[in-house]
Order: sequence, then structure tokens, then C-alpha cells
Amino acid sequence: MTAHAQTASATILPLAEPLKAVRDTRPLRLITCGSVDDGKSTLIGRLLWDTKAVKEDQAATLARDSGQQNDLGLPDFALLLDGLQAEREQGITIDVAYRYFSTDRRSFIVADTPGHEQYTRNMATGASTADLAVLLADARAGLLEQTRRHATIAALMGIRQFVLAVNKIDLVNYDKAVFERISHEFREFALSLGVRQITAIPMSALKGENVVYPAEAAMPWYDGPTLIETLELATVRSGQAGGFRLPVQRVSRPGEGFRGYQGTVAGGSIKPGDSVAILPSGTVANVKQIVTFDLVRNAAVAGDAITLVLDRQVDVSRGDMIVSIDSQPMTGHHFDAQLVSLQPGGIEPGKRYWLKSGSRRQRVTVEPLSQLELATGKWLPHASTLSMNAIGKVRLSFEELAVFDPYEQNRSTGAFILIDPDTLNTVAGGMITAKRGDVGGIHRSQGGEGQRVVLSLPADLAEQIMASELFTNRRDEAEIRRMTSKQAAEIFSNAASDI
Ligand SMILES: Nc1nc2c(ncn2[C@@H]2O[C@H](COP(=O)(O)OP(=O)(O)OP(=O)(O)O)[C@@H](O)[C@H]2O)c(=O)[nH]1
Repeated sequence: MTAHAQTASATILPLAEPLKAVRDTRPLRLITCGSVDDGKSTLIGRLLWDTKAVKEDQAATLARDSGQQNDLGLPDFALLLDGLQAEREQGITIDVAYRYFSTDRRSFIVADTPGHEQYTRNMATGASTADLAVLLADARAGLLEQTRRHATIAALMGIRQFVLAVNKIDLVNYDKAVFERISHEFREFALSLGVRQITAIPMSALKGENVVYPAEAAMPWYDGPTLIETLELATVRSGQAGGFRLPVQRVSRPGEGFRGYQGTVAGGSIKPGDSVAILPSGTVANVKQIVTFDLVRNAAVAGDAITLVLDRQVDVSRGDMIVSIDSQPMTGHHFDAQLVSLQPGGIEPGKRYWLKSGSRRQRVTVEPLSQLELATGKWLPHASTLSMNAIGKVRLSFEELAVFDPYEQNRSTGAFILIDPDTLNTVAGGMITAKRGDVGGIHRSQGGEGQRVVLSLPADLAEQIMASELFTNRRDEAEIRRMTSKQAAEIFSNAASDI
């Protein structure tokens, strides 16, 4: 149905209640990760089994299939997972699978991602929507590099709640000292990643101890929560905080007098009468009408697919972003980001890539700044390429103005993938880290030719200053960061005398 037809047949709803009054029924999204054979499949199978998410016919098949396989006389819970057939054939789990289960208190979606290093990409995909990460460690092996890598990616993808499942605790005779050593080591590591909410649980996924049911008899020394209790109390991230964001996917001009901008709301909310800015141009307008596939609405929130009608003729095209006027994202040519390199060729400094974020696709070059050393959690200065699976801090430089939120504030408008224009492979997944206002005033590096200048000013003003700065001082790089007019005015009055 065209947008024109939508308006013609639309019902105007006299909605008395604002949309935000609708009950929040969002499930908790979690990701499980760890090294190969730590017991992820068994743990997820156990969660499904003990929360009764397993249907009777599946249960009968499970009992039959696993009858002779388990010396503990328990079903092999890993058999519950769909990917198992492929896993059995290839010896690996091949993709991200999402599974659903619930308790009386909450429902859950778990992303099951493979443990093999070459599948780091799938792990990053699963983590990008998760509220919480369950990291498994085999009690016998302790923390392995792959568990650290997964914890790092989970933290980079903005997950701020970790559960460490010290699994197979039955195989170390329920030894409290083993549990404490591994959880202490993990806590230190997670804190270095900026994650503060950490729950460590000694567990036997196979026997179902501390998963859904507590295990006082086997582990009298543990009085913390079970996994399911922790998950029930965890916080669901709000995707709706922050300002309104509509990445424009399509401009709809079905007929005379109707022009609508279509896309899925990527943050915040909007209602008719609200003032918006169209970025990167900065043009302003007011919202006249919000249309969905069958209704004219009095509001829209993150996740809604809408057509937005503005009160005046403006120039908007695919890839632009319509945002609330009083809470705008960052606009500029240079951004700091963190990324995970996903292809054998790695990331080449200076090469032009396509950056895709939502409906936008822009040319970008990437300058690696540092690389994370997983064993120590330290950022090492890095000048050459970022090889496959490396996690790096980079500087992105765009030919045209780019618009982003910091990933911490908006996981949709702050995330991107890099595409190699030669092979069309996705070579990296990343998130924008530069925050609005994190640089104040003018910063100059010391030295002569090739100095860098950072101007924190409203874009229009900064652009003019930058032009003259580059011209008069022969600097080869400058950077603009947006800030409020008040901050800018203050800085400008200081900076003007400085230049
Ligand atoms: N004794 C004991 N064995 C366990 C426990 N959890 C898992 N296992 C066993 O460990 C082996 C590996 O478990 P999986 O669940 O397949 O491991 P995984 O991490 O999913 O492995 P990948 O999918 O290959 O990454 C299986 O033989 C399980 O039965 C546990 O708590 N105790």
C-alpha cells in the first residue's frame, strides 16, 4: 500500500493515552558465550528443560536419543538445540540461534553463539542486541583467551551486566577455592572492561545445579542466586531513551501534496507538532502527521515503522536522519570508534571502505590507533593493520558529513559495519565511541607542519573557522564537534583571541 493510499483510508484515532503508557512487555535478551566445550549448549538446553520450555514430544525424543550417551544417567541437554545436527556433522556450531523461554516473572530470548574463534562475528551479532552476557568457564580450565575475547566484545557492544557461570563444578568436587579463584580473576578482568555488574555462579549445567534449581546440598558454601534468579532481576535496556531518531529509508511521493519520509524509529519518540532537524543539512521543520501502515497516529516510539509528514517542503533523501531538535546526534567528518575486524585480510589503514549504519552508506577511511591485547586487557599502540578478530580503537574519516550517536547512548545510530568495496565482504563491525562535548575548545598538538586542530563549535561556525584555520596555518587536518550554542559561544569568545 502506498503512503498516499494510507492517508486516504487512514482512521484518525482519538488516542487518549500516550503510547508510553503501554505496558513494557519486553523480554530480557541474553547471550551465552565462552570457549568450545565449556558447556553452552548444555546450559541452554538445561534452561529450556527446567523452565519447561521443552515440549513433550521433544522431551521424548531427547530421552530416546540421549539414552545411552550419558554416564550420569541424565539426558544430554545439548541435544535440544536445533543447530546440533549441523554441529554433529561439522564438529562446530555454525550460526547465532535465538531461543525463547520464560518463568512466571519474565520471558527471555537467548542468543546461542559458537565458541570457535572464527565465529567471533556471530558472537558480535548476538551481543549487539543483548542486555546481559552469560560467560561460561570450565571449572577445570579456568579463564581461557576465548572467554576473555567474548567478554571484551560483549563489553564493547555495550553489555553492562555479566554473569560468570563457573561450569562443570561437579568435575572439581564442588571445590569452593576453584570457584573463588576463577571468579576473582574474571571480576578483575571485567572491571578493566568497565563492567561493574558481575554475578559469579558455581554451576553444573549437566546436573542442573544453580541453573534453575539451587544446589545447597552439593555446594553448602554458596548462598548466592541461581542463574534464573539473576536473569529475572536483571535490567532490560531501554531502547527508547535519548532523542528522536529516524534514519530515512525511503522518501514517499505517491501524488500531489503528499510527501512522507519512511523508516523505523531508532530512538526516542515523536508526536505531531514536535520540531525536528534533518541531518546532516540541519534544516528544521515541524511534524505534521505520523502515519503507520494502517493508522494516523498521535505518537511513535523506537521500533515503530512510520511515515513522517512535515509541515513544509524540505530537502530530505534516503540516508538522512530526522532527529529531535533539542537532542541532536553528533555531526562531523571524524569519529572515534572501536571495532572488531572480521575478515582474514584485516583492516588496511588508508583504504577506502563503505561504512553502513542503518540506511546510510558512506565512504570512509580507517586509521587504527590501538589494539586490545586480550591476555592483559591493555590497549597497545598500533600502527599497521588490524588482523582478523583483532579488537581495535580507530579514527574514522568521512568525505561527507556523517551523523552518529555514541553507541553507549543509541545502539542503532551508534553502530556500523564496514564493507570492502572490492569484495563486498563485511570486514568489521563497530561502534562509535566519541561523545558529544568530550573535547572542549580548541586543542592543538605541538609541532609545525601537519598539526591537528580540534574545534568544538556548532558545525556551521566551525566549518568557517576550520576553512580559514587550514588555509592560513596550512594545517592538514581539522575536526568539528557539535555542541550547544551556549558552550560554543563561550569557547568561541576564548578561541577567537587564541587563533
Ligand atoms: N560433568 C559435567 N559435564 C558437562 C557440564 N556441562 C557440560 N558438560 C559436558 O561437556 C561437554 C561439552 O558441552 P557442550 O554443551 O556441548 O559445550 P559447548 O560449549 O556448547 O560446545 P560448543 O557448542 O562446541 O562450543 C558435553 O559432553 C557435556 O555433556 C557440567 O556441568 N558437568
